[in-house]
Amino acid sequence: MTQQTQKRIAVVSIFPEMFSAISDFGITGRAVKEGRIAIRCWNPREFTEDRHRTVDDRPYGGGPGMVMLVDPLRQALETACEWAGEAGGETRVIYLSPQGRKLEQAGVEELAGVDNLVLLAGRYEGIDERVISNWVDEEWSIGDYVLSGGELAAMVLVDAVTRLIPGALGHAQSAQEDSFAEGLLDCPHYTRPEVYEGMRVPEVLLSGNHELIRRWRLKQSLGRTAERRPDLLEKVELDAEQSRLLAEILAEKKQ
Ligand SMILES: CC(C)(C)c1cccc(C(=O)NCC2(NC(=O)c3cccc4nocc34)CCCC2)c1
Repeated sequence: MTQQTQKRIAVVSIFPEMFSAISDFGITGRAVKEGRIAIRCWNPREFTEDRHRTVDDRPYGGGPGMVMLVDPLRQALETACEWAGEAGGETRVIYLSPQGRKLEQAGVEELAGVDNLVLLAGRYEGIDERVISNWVDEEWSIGDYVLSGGELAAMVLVDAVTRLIPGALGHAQSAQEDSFAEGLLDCPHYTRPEVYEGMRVPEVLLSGNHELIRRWRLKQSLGRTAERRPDLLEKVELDAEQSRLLAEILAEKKQ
């Protein structure tokens, strides 16, 4: 492991087994193996005192569904914070929630700068508000759709943040990362075979002319971003070459 401190990521969830999806696979799995991050889960059910290990109850004021009880969550959060804080530096408690700040790459970069994270995933209709007002620092949302729990959102956040840890991407991907980081949509990708059921790979990619290939890819990214996500294009500072290529592709689209 190269960097000095290890980023500790504590998770509070009633489904801890779900998190093997990030701890056991891919770039996040390797980051755990290489000690760049440590992921540890606490289940509020371990902090209940009743025979049925109850973590939820009916909502005051009536209404459908159940609400997660404050005490098991509070105890799990405090235990998780203690572990996360042992690594030193700042620890931030985040509740993944539809009411949260929308997670986009700029926010991911902010969170990557926090030493340790405690991620709280809700289930049922949500959690007792007193958990949020007393033990949560920030609420973040991965998007505007109804989910069954916050666990997948927590894993999305961990994946995006882990990719920004120096060395986590290894050599192969870091070049790719630059293009993603520019904020443009990706260009088309091709690999063998050169012809598949009569469908050919664009000649330029077979030309070996790396400058032409770079320009083709940039033009494709610009064109796709203009076509499919003009909102993203608004956020990107285009340099002279990019502006020219975009003008070219828009003129071609008009023909
Ligand atoms: C957004 C909108 C459609 C308007 C809406 C309004 C009201 C509730 C819900 C909803 O999904 N409630 C259920 C829960 N959702 C999430 O945890 C969750 C959902 C989405 C993005 C997230 N990012 O992090 C956690 C997220 C909350 C408690 C258990 C799961 C969704």
